[in-house]
Amino acid sequence: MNSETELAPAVASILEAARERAGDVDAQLAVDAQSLPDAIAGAEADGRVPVIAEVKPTSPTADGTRDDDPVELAQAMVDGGATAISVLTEPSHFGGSPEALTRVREAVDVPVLRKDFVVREDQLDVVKSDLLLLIVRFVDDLEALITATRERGFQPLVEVHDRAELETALEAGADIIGVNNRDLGRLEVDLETFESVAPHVPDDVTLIAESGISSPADVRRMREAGADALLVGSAIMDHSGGDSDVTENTRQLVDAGDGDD
Ligand SMILES: O=C(O)c1ccccc1NCC(=O)[C@H](O)[C@H](O)COP(=O)(O)O
Repeated sequence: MNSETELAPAVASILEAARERAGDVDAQLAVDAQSLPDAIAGAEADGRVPVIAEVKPTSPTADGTRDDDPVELAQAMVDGGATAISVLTEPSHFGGSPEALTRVREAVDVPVLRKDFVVREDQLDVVKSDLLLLIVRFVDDLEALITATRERGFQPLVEVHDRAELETALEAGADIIGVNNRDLGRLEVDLETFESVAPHVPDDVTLIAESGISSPADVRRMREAGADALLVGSAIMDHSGGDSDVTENTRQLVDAGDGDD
């Protein structure tokens, strides 16, 4: 693994579970992926802020759990204008599953990201998706895993948290990069993380701002700092109880480009 600073206990536990989770060694998947850059261009063309909305039943930092059907959640997000859907497939800390992703991908007509903590090549073959998250900090040979991801037809979204990780991602050939505002050491979010890394990202990279985006003002701030798209989970899911309207929560962020709060 790629870092010296300590992980939060919850993240260390996530990583341990990820290392133990079996992949599939029998069958190498072949994916016909929908393009995220094309979906982003489509959203821009009709005046929507490109939002990747996340089906995230719970998480170590969530206020609670939402048990809604993942397909209904994803369809509600698309109704609210989401450009793509992210689905957690991590089972033990986020309440996700590969089956949920498969059902969502069959039901929606936008690119779907597999959000998990993939550490080995065999774990790529668990479920088909359009995009697949690789976290620089958790991967030993990033270039090899990016190659293996592309060989199967997935688009790798490579997640970084600082400039050193950005350099690692670029050297490994990443062309879709997410800057995570959540610090995996303390689990705090700080939008300045994206603002400090974004100026060093080449223009031909598709750049995603991840985590901690909770209001139209945050959306505009990340867009002004150079985000091509935003990955949003908690603010759309609203784990705090009740039946928060996922479509409306998505629409508020998608429409943030017009300056209304
Ligand atoms: O969300 C968490 O609590 C979390 C804890 C430990 C490691 C990763 C975690 N989240 C993964 C993510 O990257 C987010 O789900 C995603 O960026 C959306 O973030 P948010 O909008 O803040 O829910």
